[in-house]
Amino acid sequence: MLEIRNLSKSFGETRALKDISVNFAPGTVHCILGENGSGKSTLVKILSGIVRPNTGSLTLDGRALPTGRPRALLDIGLATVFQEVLIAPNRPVIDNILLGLEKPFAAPMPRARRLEIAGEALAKIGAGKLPLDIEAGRLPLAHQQLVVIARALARDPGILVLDEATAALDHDDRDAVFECMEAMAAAGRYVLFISHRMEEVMRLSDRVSVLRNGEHVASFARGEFSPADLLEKMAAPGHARNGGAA
Ligand SMILES: Nc1ncnc2c1ncn2[C@@H]1O[C@H](COP(=O)(O)OP(=O)(O)OP(=O)(O)O)[C@@H](O)[C@H]1O
Repeated sequence: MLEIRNLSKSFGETRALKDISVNFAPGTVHCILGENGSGKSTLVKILSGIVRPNTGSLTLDGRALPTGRPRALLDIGLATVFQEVLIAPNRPVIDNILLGLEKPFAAPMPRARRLEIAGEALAKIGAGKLPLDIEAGRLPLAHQQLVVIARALARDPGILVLDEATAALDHDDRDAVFECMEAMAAAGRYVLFISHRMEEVMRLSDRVSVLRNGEHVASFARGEFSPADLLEKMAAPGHARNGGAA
């Protein structure tokens, strides 16, 4: 079990997260849903180690995880894909996929092995035909994001976190990524998916947690919630949106 306990984070006067506690189970796609500004990205940044919480802890099977240390979290198998397409535009696609996997000062990986890892990672998201040797910056933005997702998959992560990472993709590519997420969960991995798109959340969630204004307001298991339930939880009290009023 991946557990976050009593996480709080403020930026100056803004309380981005207020005492958040959520459990994530292996073998599930767990969606985090919330309006803009509800704290989703802050939570992801804490999970990936690029933001340190003011208070609270992360544990995996009871062991404390290193907060605020992105490299250490990567090394224990937590890979994050952010909404922004984080690519090295002048480097070939294959280098972008293997970025960080090849240790500095270690013997270079043989080309055949590099091709195998990159090819397998792309194939998992139906992108096996992407050219590996052209500069990544020459690909359309949507394909660049596939390269970034493949970079996360190449690490064979035990915990995959996708922060609105499919927003730039076209319909077919998005479907392929969703199928990959479902396959990873079926293989016992943790898959955390951050979104504000209801149809994606309804399709993918084995479990969904709703954030509102920095607070964790509800969690539901598959079959326990409707879009109206989620909209009601997302909306500020007294401002339930269309379909959200109870
Ligand atoms: N580095 C920062 N400095 C100051 N305020 C911040 C910072 N990062 C986030 N915030 C604020 O914290 C709150 C939560 O932001 P966060 O980006 O986590 O929300 P979100 O749910 O991911 O929204 P979005 O969907 O727009 O990305 C917002 O009020 C935001 O303005």
